[in-house]
Amino acid sequence: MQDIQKSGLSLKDLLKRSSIWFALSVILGGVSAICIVLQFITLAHMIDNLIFHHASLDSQKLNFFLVIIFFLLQTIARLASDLAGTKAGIQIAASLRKDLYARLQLTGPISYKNLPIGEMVNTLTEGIDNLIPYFARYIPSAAMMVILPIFILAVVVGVDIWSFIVLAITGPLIPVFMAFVGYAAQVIMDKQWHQLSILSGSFLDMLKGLKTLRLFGRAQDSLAYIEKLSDEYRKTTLSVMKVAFITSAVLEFFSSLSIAVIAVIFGTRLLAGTVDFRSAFLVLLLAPEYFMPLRNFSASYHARQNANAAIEQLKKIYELPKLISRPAYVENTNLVQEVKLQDISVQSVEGQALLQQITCSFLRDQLTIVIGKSGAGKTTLLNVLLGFLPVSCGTLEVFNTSHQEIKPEEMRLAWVPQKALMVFGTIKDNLCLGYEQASLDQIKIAAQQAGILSFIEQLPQGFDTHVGEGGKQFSGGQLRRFVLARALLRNPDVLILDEPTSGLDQENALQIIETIRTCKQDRVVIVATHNKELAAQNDVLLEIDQGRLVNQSAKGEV
Ligand SMILES: Nc1ncnc2c1ncn2[C@@H]1O[C@H](COP(=O)(O)OP(=O)(O)OP(=O)(O)O)[C@@H](O)[C@H]1O
Repeated sequence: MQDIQKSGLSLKDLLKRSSIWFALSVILGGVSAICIVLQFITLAHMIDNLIFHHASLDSQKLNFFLVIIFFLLQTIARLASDLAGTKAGIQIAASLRKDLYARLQLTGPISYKNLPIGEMVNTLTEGIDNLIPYFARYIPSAAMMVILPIFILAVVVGVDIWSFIVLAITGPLIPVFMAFVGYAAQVIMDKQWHQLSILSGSFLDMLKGLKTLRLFGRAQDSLAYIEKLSDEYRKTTLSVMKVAFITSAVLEFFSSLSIAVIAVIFGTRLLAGTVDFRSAFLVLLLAPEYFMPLRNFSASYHARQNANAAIEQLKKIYELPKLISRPAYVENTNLVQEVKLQDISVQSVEGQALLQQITCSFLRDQLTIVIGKSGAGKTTLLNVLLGFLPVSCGTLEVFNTSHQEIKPEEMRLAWVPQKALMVFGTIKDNLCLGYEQASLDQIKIAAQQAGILSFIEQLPQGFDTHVGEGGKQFSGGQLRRFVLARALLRNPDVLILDEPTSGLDQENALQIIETIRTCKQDRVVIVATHNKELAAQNDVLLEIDQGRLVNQSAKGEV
């Protein structure tokens, strides 16, 4: 397991996101450490004066107040240190989450398709939450583990050399022991994380495929499988807890043993009269405090392991390739004259060739139709044009109407995908997704062109109808027309459509074909289709076979 410090998401970078709260947490921890030691020195002094030097209660008033003040100060400082640490942890987690969402957007829908969805959801939710205790508890307790024991040792060395030796020898045993236990625990925690990812992924798949499972009478089998996964996860969780219990028992044993050894040494020396009460009492008060940060550190050690497991998952998202980011609607775009692909090849993550040496041009005022058998590579080609897929070699060049080269992200693109995406909101919200400022008249024209206006107007709430989750209440054909209207409303320079007529009846398909034929004016229109009537409308016909461009013709015959 790679350490959190060595990963691309370095500890230093993450700490910087909340450096002020961190510094505050460590400083306040240090203040509380000083107050504890001062409190015990004053207490030992006061009790020794009262019992062994027969001092009056009145003469110890100042010491008494000091003890109370140091006690209050150390309690407040410790509380404030915890709060600052937690604040730092939460702040880092929030900024990391924001970063990861931005990263996923930059990556585009194709690259993260290869990451199991259950694992990704886990990473973005529990994975990031697992980092909070690491920053809130582990790091501050690691700092305290250095500050407080050294401070106590410095005080004890001036009081009693034997106690100093016992504390100096037994203290480091605890972190050394934890390192051994931690190594074994990390393996179990990685296993637990892996099982949780499989469990959530399988559960999600089962929910999505429930209709099919029920139809084939396999819902019960699927439930049994989920039950088996849950049971394995439960067992691993119990193992993790077992390790945690054993660890804390051994920790208690070590620290209690060390305190007992010191107590015995002082007891015998007190009886022999070779040590005074004040020193003995002070060392016995300080000994548990000496072990406390070591115990806290060791107890929060599992936070480090959880964080390590999470960071491995986070790295997978960070390592996804970055693609171009597009601006929202821009009023005055460079009008696109030509989109040119030169020797484009694309490989899958596994190294399989998806497209090979594609060279072609897509021109303004022309309808380019891409045909080919199912699985030939048509959608892959459209994904390259959309900037969703990184190319392994070749270039994508875009020229404006003044024949100057412009950046691909400067094209105003619109896309009608095979699977229509509807976002939570009204029909109007969905249509205006690519052009928020659209007027109702513009929306109606786009809906009319996409052949969906009369359907929308018949709905009781018209354009204000809520689409529900993923637009489930609409048919596949209706969704497709919503998405086409959305694309047309954006008034794109380049319009890309993937199977725009699939799922439509003959009448609607013909209307969409007519819309596509007429909307090519002043823009580049590219359509992948199996529909012969639509393909026959081509100005340029491209045929793809097994990832290669096998035929390219003007007004090609289908
Ligand atoms: N991201 C990816 N990783 C691995 N393989 C991929 C990826 N995208 C596409 N493929 C594979 O590339 C091939 C072409 O897929 P593509 O979706 O481009 O076909 P298509 O011509 O659009 O087919 P259809 O007409 O059925 O939609 C398929 O074998 C597909 O499994």
